[in-house]
Amino acid sequence: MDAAALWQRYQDWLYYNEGLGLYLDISRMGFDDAFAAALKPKFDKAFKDMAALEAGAIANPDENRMVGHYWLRNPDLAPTPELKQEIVEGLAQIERFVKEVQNRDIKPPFAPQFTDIISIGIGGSALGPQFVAEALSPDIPPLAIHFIDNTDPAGIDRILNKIKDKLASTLVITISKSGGTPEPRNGMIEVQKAFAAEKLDFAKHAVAITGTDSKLDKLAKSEGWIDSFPMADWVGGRTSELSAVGLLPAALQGIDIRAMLDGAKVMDEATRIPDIKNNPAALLAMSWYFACNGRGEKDMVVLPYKDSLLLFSRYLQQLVMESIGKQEDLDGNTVHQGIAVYGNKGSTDQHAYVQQLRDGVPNFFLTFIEVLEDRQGISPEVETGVTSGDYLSGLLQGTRQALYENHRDSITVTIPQVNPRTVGALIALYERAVGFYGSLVNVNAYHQPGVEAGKKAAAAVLDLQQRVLQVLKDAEKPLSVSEIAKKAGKPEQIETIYKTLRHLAANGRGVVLEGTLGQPATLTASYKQN
Ligand SMILES: O=P(O)(O)OC[C@H]1O[C@H](O)[C@H](O)[C@@H](O)[C@@H]1O
Repeated sequence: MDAAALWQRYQDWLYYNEGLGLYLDISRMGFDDAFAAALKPKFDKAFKDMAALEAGAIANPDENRMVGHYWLRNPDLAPTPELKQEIVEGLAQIERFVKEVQNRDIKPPFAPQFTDIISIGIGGSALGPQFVAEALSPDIPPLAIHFIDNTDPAGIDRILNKIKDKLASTLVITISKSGGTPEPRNGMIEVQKAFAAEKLDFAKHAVAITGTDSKLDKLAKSEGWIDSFPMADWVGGRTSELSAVGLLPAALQGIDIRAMLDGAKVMDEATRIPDIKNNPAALLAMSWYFACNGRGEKDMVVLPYKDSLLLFSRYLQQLVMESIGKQEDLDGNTVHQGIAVYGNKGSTDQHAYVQQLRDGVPNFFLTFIEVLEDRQGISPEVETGVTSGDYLSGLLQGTRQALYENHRDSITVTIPQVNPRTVGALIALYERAVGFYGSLVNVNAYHQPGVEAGKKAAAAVLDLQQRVLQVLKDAEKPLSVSEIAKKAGKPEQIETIYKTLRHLAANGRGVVLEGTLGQPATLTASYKQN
């Protein structure tokens, strides 16, 4: 396409949202008008599905649940007065709590005020808060946040060592929608023990964000934690950033949560318009459908050219992949859908893997996130007439062009500034695009049945570990791995048993291995009480 035609195409497809100052450019995706026209019937259905979802339909049929994250930013949309009340009261509870922490009406027993937060949660109960903290937390926040988002003992130590001297002024927020996920439970127990070791009353430092009457909610209430913030059944983990999950930690860091909600609301309004060309989420979903051939054939690389948006791709990874990555469609056909998402930031990644994107296997499409404002205030020049920000902008444009010349498609989302409104809007934009895309490819975008398989298998491994330890404790002499497997009644699990023994031996858990480590068949194991 010559320069004039390309410029025309750019203008023809450019979307601009006046209220947000947000642009979306899909001109460098290789679809044509016929493609867009052919998708119209699918989009008509997607718009209808979305309207029904917003009106309170059971949009997550497998779990028999409504999907209500859009109501969070406009409670008037909630399908019943009770639900509206729940949302309004939820926000009021958050704001009340934050005010009381700021006023020191809520304060720790042995310090004048809270200075730090440990946020414990995983998946949807971590990724949004992490993304928003990185994007929006002030350089010197009123409360500094630290995340425990795994059951890695060394990772937990790292956080605890970092704030060892500040435990007395640390607020612990444990976030788990189900209230039963093992990783945050383990993190919470370890943090609780760290408080006990310092003779601090954990309950006076702890709040929960969880489903009403979940295990965690019951624990928080029975132990007298400071507060428990309810998480609605109709908000999925990966779309919970604008519920208490994201709003409470954000507000405690001094982030304007009303502005985040407002940005999302404006975007929700824009993405409610049932016309592809005037709906940025539909334009995104259409572009994904084109790139992926409706079958996940290409990966989505997300490159924000702004350090503070570093975690956006990680956040989107869950939002997109857990929503779209499905074995079956809504009619029960095996489809193995999905779109892989990765990325960090530009221009940093240009000095890493962008080489492959330009020249290597063309199995991706790129999304540039551009921020117009370089920094607050005037930039110094690094060369005559040129600032660091000019470089960043030039590198983005140059990469977009170099990729296009080599037939690599890209989308560009441009925001005026990274602020609570635009971050709220970006979250809402992608939530809606994922919902539309789910409809286009006919999958339930709101459940995650595949995650359960790994969880069940992990529980079985821990069960087996108990049996193995019992076998060793009962044994009178060292046993080979196959003898242990037999005695545990699980000969078919010999490899898992071997790996469990190796792990226990490496961690001072009483298991002693003898033999040649690289040759499992030569090994014997015994148990020695520590
Ligand atoms: O918030 P929780 O119930 O602890 O769940 C945390 C995460 O774990 C699960 O495995 C799901 O796959 C995620 O969608 C969820 O966000």
